[in-house]
Amino acid sequence: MCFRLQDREWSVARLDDGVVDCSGIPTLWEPDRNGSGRQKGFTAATAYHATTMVLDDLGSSLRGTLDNLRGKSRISEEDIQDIVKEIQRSLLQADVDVSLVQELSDNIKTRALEEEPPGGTSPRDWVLRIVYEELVDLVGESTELPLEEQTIMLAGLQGSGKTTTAAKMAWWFSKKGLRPAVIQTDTFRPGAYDQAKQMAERAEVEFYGEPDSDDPVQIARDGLEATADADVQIVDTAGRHALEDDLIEELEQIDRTVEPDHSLLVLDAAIGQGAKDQAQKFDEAIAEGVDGVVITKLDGTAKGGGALAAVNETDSTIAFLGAGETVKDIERFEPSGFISRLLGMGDLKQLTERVERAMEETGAEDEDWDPEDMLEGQFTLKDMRKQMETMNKMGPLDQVMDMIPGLGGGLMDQLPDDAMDVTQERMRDFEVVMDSMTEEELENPRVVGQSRTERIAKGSGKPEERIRELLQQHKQMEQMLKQFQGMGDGDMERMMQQMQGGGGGGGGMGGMGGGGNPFGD
Ligand SMILES: Nc1nc2c(ncn2[C@@H]2O[C@H](COP(=O)(O)OP(=O)(O)OP(=O)(O)O)[C@@H](O)[C@H]2O)c(=O)[nH]1
Repeated sequence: MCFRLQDREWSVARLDDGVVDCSGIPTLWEPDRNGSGRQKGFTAATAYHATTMVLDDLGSSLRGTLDNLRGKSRISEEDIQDIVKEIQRSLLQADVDVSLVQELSDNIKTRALEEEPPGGTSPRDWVLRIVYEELVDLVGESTELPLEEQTIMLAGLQGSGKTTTAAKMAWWFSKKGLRPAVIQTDTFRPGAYDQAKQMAERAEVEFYGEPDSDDPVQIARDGLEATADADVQIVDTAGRHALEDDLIEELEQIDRTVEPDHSLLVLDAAIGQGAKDQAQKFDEAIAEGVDGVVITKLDGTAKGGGALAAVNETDSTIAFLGAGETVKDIERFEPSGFISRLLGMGDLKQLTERVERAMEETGAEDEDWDPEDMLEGQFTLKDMRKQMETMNKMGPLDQVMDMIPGLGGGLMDQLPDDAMDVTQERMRDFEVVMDSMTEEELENPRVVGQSRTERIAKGSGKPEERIRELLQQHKQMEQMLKQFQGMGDGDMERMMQQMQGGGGGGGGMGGMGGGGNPFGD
């Protein structure tokens, strides 16, 4: 695939060995390691620019509408209407119940128009904050599950993932240092016993079941006794439809026998409008009511928005998310990540916080250093160092790239395994080299000739080769910034779209982008 930018053609292709060949794209930290004249690997500079672009916006669907707020001193009803419409579209696509979407929209509108932004906050930032807060309110906080002795009962429709979740949760608790046990009471589905036993073995946790019994209430009673030493007793029940009265009655009996501290409703992420009614029936059958929801199969295409109706109906919260068939494919619910998933974006909150923190720590918010200046004025080694420090503080590059919507997963798979290590090692070397340079050299690296190179090499304890690499990288970076100068957001967006869209010769980079692409749509 090729793309053209300011009279210069760059190409990106996937090589036979699975590595991305970014021929001609100036790389910031990684010079050609093969001596083949090709630059390998995606560039840190590109990640940096993608980061700032993402931070600058919430996602492609909201981009245009939010841009309308730039420079405005007041927000009009029309502005809010446009933003709300975009959010509605994403949430409805993610199966969120219409009435919940409506309620969220009303809240955003009312707050954005009636509440006064705190002094110094731009209308655009204020609206973003309201949108985020209301989304957090919609999905709720995570169900409280203190790490202490407790009994948990799982209920839900057939095939929703209860047995799998029981083993996953047991694994999760065991990793937190507790001793869990799984009690299988499903006498309804042939094979449920074997499946539960196998999964418990995989999770390396205690298991109780009675393969020949047809009395789930008795199994529950026996199981609680047999696993009394366990800290967390997880009782799996048979799947049932809310309209099957006899099965609902059976659940009531198990519930009265177990008297669980927590009853969790397990829901398939693909559940749609039926979630509300089902949740209501389960809530009624359980004495203390449903107090948490587990959403499973989030590794599929469904985003799990339908489950929010169940959460709302039972006045509960989300406890866990399941995203895969193995016992380790479980995570505690966390609002910001789930919101990003619903809206089809990367984890923007985490990314935003990381970048803000990094900026603060490196003084990037100081008046005398603004990353934007790099795009306009002269680019010195000091600028390069600031950028390196910022990137370092954001955490490992691969994690940062994973958080950037559209740049995660697929891209990382295509990089050589050690690409990021090499990059970070080199960044550390560069920092040491820069410590041995004078102010004059940092401000104007062109003055560094052979004799200065020898001096810096001695002072830093690094080979002369490393100093030349640093100067070379600086030069390439400077050239690239010149390319970016005068380039509007639209050009940048088009470039990213092309890179993510794949196609064209050489196999493209089809693994990138996907659902989380904020530049496409
Ligand atoms: N991809 C994926 N599959 C899952 C997940 N959770 C469960 N499954 C699969 O979904 C199917 C049903 O899961 P079970 O755990 O047997 O569901 P259940 O609710 O216990 O089923 P019943 O006992 O019949 O009610 C199995 O094939 C699981 O492997 C998940 O998070 N992701």
